[in-house]
Amino acid sequence: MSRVYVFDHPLIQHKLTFIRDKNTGTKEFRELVDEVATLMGYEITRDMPLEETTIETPVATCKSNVIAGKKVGLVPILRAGLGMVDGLLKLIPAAKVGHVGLYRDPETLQPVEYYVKLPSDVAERELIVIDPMLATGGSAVAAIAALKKRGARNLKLMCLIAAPEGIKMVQDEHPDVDIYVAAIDEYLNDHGYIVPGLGDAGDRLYGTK
Ligand SMILES: O=P(O)(O)OC[C@H]1O[C@H](OP(=O)(O)OP(=O)(O)O)[C@H](O)[C@@H]1O
Ligand SMILES: O=c1cc[nH]c(=O)[nH]1
Ligand SMILES: [Mg+2]
Repeated sequence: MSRVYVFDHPLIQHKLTFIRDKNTGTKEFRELVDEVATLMGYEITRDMPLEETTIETPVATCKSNVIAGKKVGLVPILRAGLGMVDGLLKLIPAAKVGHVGLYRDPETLQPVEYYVKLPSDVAERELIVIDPMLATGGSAVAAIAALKKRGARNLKLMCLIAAPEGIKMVQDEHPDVDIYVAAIDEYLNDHGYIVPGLGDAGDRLYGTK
């Protein structure tokens, strides 16, 4: 069974409140999602291994730590996942970025895949799959399956808001993938929207409603 981590840092929770607020406009929404992605990136990289190197300071020679050359890949689920990419790249600028294009059919709530483009060395990378919303879980499960089909073995899932239903589906289908979120909300409504949630993440990011 995979683990679920809720990032309860006060700055993340504060910004999430304004992301949820229906009176927050597109520009501010996009900026806040970007900022929260950076803050979540700080937390999700906590287990990155370090290795010792030797440097010269202006005063003396010393041993000091650097990130041990672990390769990271970011994989946003299009479209809404794109809103969290730059925030993570600020912390992990060398990460390669793959893309999985999926939309959720509004009638059936089933994910429809329309695009996959990944770094060629996907099997050697630790991949962070990114999507603001984990609702039924169908999109995340399909995206992770698409990555595993292409050789990915080491995956994490990072979302802003998850519904209990989505967490359960990911844990059932991909028990090897830990889940990192800023909040776990109450339930899904009849249209598959997270309650209270934030509405449609893609539409709020890109002003398409
Ligand atoms: O867990 P699920 O029930 O699958 O729902 C979550 C998915 O729905 C949203 O994408 P959407 O289909 O609206 O596409 P978009 O990002 O292009 O707006 C969201 O960004 C997730 O990808
Ligand atoms: O609440 C939800 C559910 C799916 N997709 C969204 O953007 N929001
Ligand atoms: Mg959408």
